[in-house]
Amino acid sequence: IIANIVKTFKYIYGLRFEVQGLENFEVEGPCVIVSNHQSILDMMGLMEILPDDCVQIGKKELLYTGPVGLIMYLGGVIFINRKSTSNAKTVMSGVAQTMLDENVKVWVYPEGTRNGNGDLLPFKKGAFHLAVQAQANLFTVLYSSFTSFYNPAKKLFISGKIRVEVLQPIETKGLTAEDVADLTERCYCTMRETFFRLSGTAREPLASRHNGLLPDP
Ligand SMILES: CCCCCCCCCCCCCC(=O)SCCNC(=O)CCNC(=O)[C@H](O)C(C)(C)COP(=O)(O)OP(=O)(O)OC[C@H]1O[C@@H](n2cnc3c(N)ncnc32)[C@H](O)[C@@H]1OP(=O)(O)O
Ligand SMILES: CCCCCCCC/C=C\CCCCCCCC(=O)OC[C@@H](O)COP(=O)(O)O
Repeated sequence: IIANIVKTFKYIYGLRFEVQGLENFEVEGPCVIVSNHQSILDMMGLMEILPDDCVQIGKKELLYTGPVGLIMYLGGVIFINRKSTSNAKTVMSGVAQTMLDENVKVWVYPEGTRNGNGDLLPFKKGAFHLAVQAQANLFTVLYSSFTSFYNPAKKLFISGKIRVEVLQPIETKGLTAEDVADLTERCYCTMRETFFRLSGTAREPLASRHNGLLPDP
C-alpha cells in the first residue's frame, strides 16, 4: 500500500525513473540490498523497485515522527540506534536470524546517512556483516546523482530523470567475518564507479579522496 502511494509522487514532482537490471532481483530467498542515499527523494526510488518481503534499516529517530513513524513501524522497518554501536550490532545480529527464519530481504543504506554531494561516503560495515552472517546474496543498487535537478542549498528543485541500476548479486556463501572488510571495499569501488557512470560525472581518484587530499566538491 505504501509503495503504491509513494510511487505516484513522481508525477507531482516531475521525476522519471529509468531502471536497469531489475531482473537481477528475481532470485528466491533472503538477501541484503545496499544502495546509495542522497535525500528523502530516495523513498520514491526505493518504492519504485522494492521487492516483495523487503524491510529497511532506519535510524531510531524516525520512529518518533508521528504518523510516518507509525507507518514505518507497521511496514516492518528495523530501527537502530546509530549513537550506540553495541546496540546497533545487537539489533543487526538478530536480523540475520529473522531474515533466514522468515525469508525476508533487508535494505540498508551503507553510507549510514543522507549525502547529496555527488559522491559516496565511506561505507559502514553493518550491511556486509549482515549478508555474511546470513550467508545471503548481496545486491547493490545505484541511483544517479540528483544534483542537476535537486539542490536544497541552491533552492533548486525542478523535474528530472533518475537512472537506477540493480547490479548482479554477490554470493557470500563461505565468507566469514574476516572477509567483511574486503567485501565492503569491493562493493564500494564497484558502486562508486557505477554511480559516476549513471550520473555522467568524472571519476575522481579514490585513494586521494580517502587520504583527505581532495577537498569535498
Ligand atoms: C509515508 C510514509 C512512508 C514510509 C516509508 C517507509 C520506508 C522507510 C525507509 C527507511 C529509510 C531509513 C534510512 C535511514 O534511516 S539511514 C540511517 C540508518 N541506517 C544505517 O545507519 C545503516 C548503515 N549503518 C551500519 O550498517 C553501521 O555499521 C551500524 C549502524 C550497524 C554501526 O555503525 P557504527 O557507526 O556505530 O559503527 P561502524 O559501522 O563503524 O562499526 C564499528 C565496528 O563494528 C563492526 N560491526 C558493525 N556491524 C557489525 C555486525 N553486525 N556484526 C559484527 N560486527 C559489526 C564493524 O566492522 C566495525 O569494526 P571494524 O571493522 O572497524 O573492526
Ligand atoms: C523536498 C521534497 C520532499 C519529497 C518527498 C517525497 C517522498 C516522500 C516519501 C515518504 C515520506 C516519508 C518517508 C520518511 C522516511 C525518511 C527517510 C530518510 O531519508 O531518513 C533520513 C535518514 O535516512 C538519514 O538521516 P540523516 O541524513 O542522518 O539525518
